[in-house]
Amino acid sequence: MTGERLSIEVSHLTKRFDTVTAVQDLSFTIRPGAITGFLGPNGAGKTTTMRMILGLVTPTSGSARIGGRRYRDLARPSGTVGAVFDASAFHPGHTARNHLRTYAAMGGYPDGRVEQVLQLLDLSRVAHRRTRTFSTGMRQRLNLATALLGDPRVLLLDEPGNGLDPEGIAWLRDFLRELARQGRTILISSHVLSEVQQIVDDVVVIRDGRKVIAGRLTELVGEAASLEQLFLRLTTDRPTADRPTADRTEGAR
Ligand SMILES: Nc1ncnc2c1ncn2[C@@H]1O[C@H](COP(=O)(O)OP(=O)(O)OP(=O)(O)O)[C@@H](O)[C@H]1O
Repeated sequence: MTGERLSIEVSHLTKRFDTVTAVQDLSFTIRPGAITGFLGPNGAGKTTTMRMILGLVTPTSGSARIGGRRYRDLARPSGTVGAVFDASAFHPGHTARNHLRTYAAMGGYPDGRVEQVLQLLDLSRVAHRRTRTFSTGMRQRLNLATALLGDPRVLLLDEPGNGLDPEGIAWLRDFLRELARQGRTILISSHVLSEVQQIVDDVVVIRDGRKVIAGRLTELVGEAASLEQLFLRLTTDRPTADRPTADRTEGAR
């Protein structure tokens, strides 16, 4: 295994948009070498948190650090963190190869890297096709290819399993597992729990911008029949304030 092992540390992070508190005093640590699922109902604050980790949204208070540094203080931000947010954000008239070349140019990566990620994601055969002809599975692969252009040690993926069939989910699991085995840090958001259960090692569950639970999936689900049951119990039973917060993530605060 080579390469840096970088944790993501979120510490007392809060974000208010006018009257809406999207994220409130949120703290957790994401360890390298594992896949962590970032879970919560619609509007829980997942995207806002991920955007704060990437420095795209300024926190009202608190901090998010990658390997001890804020995103903007990283020496090679796009080479350290690969992120994908919107699965449909491709220009429909661009080919997959042109899409990747545009992003490679922005990141300062050579065109040869485009061919490498096309191969890695098994997209070489369709690289000449316009992205409007792509299936959901191909779009998700192209998303991953885009995120991997800079060979980042940290990956932030918003709903990477969205729309994938069981075969696609199995492929995604194996692909992300290999990246985690290389010591990379992988955070994936999702609300499709049956999918997540097959893919992740750790979970962080939030609701109304606050942490509900965090820890190793096997330990947490051991107390419930399934991740889905645990999730429903934790996110719908009672108001968050009444509920004790468990946290068993290694090094989590
Ligand atoms: N730019 C913004 N201005 C005002 N409110 C915002 C803004 N961005 C997010 N919010 C609000 O913050 C809350 C959290 O939103 P966020 O998108 O982070 O949740 P999420 O967990 O990613 O949801 P989903 O699963 O639906 O994508 C929501 O109430 C949302 O309406």
